[in-house]
Amino acid sequence: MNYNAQPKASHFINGAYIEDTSGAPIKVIYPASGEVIATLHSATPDIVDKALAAAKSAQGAWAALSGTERGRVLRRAADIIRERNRDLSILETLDTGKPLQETLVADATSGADALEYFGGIAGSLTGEHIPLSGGDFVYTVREALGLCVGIGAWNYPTQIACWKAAPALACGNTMVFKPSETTPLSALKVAEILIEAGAPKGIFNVVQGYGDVGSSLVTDPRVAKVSLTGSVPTGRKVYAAAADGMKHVTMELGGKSPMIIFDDASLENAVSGAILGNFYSSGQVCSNGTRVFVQKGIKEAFLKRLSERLATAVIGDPLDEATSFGPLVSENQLNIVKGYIAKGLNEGARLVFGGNQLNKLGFYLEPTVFADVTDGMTIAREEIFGPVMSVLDFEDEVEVIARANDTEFGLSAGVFTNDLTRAHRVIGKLEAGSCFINTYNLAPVEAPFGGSKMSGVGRENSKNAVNHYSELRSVYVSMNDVEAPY
Ligand SMILES: NC(=O)c1ccc[n+]([C@@H]2O[C@H](COP(=O)([O-])OP(=O)(O)OC[C@H]3O[C@@H](n4cnc5c(N)ncnc54)[C@H](O)[C@@H]3O)[C@@H](O)[C@H]2O)c1
Ligand SMILES: C[N+](C)(C)CCCC=O
Repeated sequence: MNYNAQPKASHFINGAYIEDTSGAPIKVIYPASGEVIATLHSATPDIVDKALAAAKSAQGAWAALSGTERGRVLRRAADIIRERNRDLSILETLDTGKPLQETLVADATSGADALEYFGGIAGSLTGEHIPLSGGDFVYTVREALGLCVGIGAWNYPTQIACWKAAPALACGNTMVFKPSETTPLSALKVAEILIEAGAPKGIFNVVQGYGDVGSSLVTDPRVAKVSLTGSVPTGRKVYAAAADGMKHVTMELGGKSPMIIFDDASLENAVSGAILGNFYSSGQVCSNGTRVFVQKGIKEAFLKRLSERLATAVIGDPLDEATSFGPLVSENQLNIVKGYIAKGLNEGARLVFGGNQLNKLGFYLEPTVFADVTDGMTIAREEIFGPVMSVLDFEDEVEVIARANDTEFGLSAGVFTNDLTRAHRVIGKLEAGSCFINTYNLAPVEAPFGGSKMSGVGRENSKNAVNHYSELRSVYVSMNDVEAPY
């Protein structure tokens, strides 16, 4: 097939596409075939400056609108995204390789949810009145931070752009967004749609580029806040650079999350949760529960049923809606994941399912399950970011909580049990920001999403995100004479 996903130009600044072919080329490769479907260019310093200048100059007027007026633009953009969901989903599939079956329900629609939610609350983002003795009072004003930078990973390009843009814009900020160089296409569509929805020019700008472009955005003195979705090593660098300029940050980073399945759990639900938490998006999900602790009593039944269900996965053309499991995003990611599978075998884990690259064009790898994994094995300690599940045995609750927490990461955690008091007791002791009981990986916009420990700082989505894109000014008002000591 010859797919052409070439956008009008690489960047979107001040309400229009703009190109500068002197920037390094960025080739967009369709993961299901390996063919180049578009060529873009990394932003030059001049392009970066244009984007930052546009966002800086648009911010005052955008913040001066009422929240209701800003919210109206976001909600219109959400409506347009929903109307064009199929086209946007096809583009997301071409960019990422994720099956259309998934992108139709989890990408543009999730972006629309964020724009609708934050558009809906924009008019109610207010301060408060704090009465004091003698009639004095303090009032607080919720104010935008200013110019925000968003930097994205490649697994959820549309969702990440919208999860950052929606709260930022609702609070009166403007944004320069840099997508991942691996998946640069769909953020441009979000920028286009915002303009169509009536957004003033310059409030949401997209520049393409590699890490050096991200770094130049983070260190620019005009920038007040940086929100990164990416790996822990990148997060460390970006957080440190932002700290130098005392900038606000949100860090949505990696994970190695535990999923604990007690032997009284519904086997079918636990298997479904393990599938959702390991193989959706071919395992390229930050919050995946890749350390699956299964209580010894149900271990073999769990592995048997899991293998039966995995055998029914439809692996193939991601644009065919019957396909439920697509390729990995890139050859590089395929090789990284194959390297981890080799390590699992070398370190003595038992391969229960999959493990092989498919003998076809594209970056396809079978869903892979290792059993008898022990805590010290590399596949149990490092984020793989691919379709590799590690099943670990456990005997009792105290033991499994300690082992689940024995990681530098703290993004997510899940518990499957029919004992509700145990479910709440255990989940309360797991060191993670986004937790699940008897399900896994659901992330509605109404709920905060984000990690603890090395998995990040701050939360996306929910009312809480407003705190990360605004700050409070407090004004003390005296109703009395001023007393001074001399
Ligand atoms: N917690 C979450 O919400 C979440 C969601 C998706 C992905 N992730 C994580 O992202 C990782 C996979 O994505 P990835 O491979 O694109 O991550 P990555 O860290 O390699 O890159 C993320 C982004 O940072 C940019 N970047 C790289 N170096 C930079 C620098 N020095 N300064 C500024 N920007 C820089 C990249 O160009 C890219 O846009 C995984 O670890 C995954 O867990 C986390
Ligand atoms: C919505 N999910 C599936 C939990 C993905 C969140 C972003 C992490 O990769």
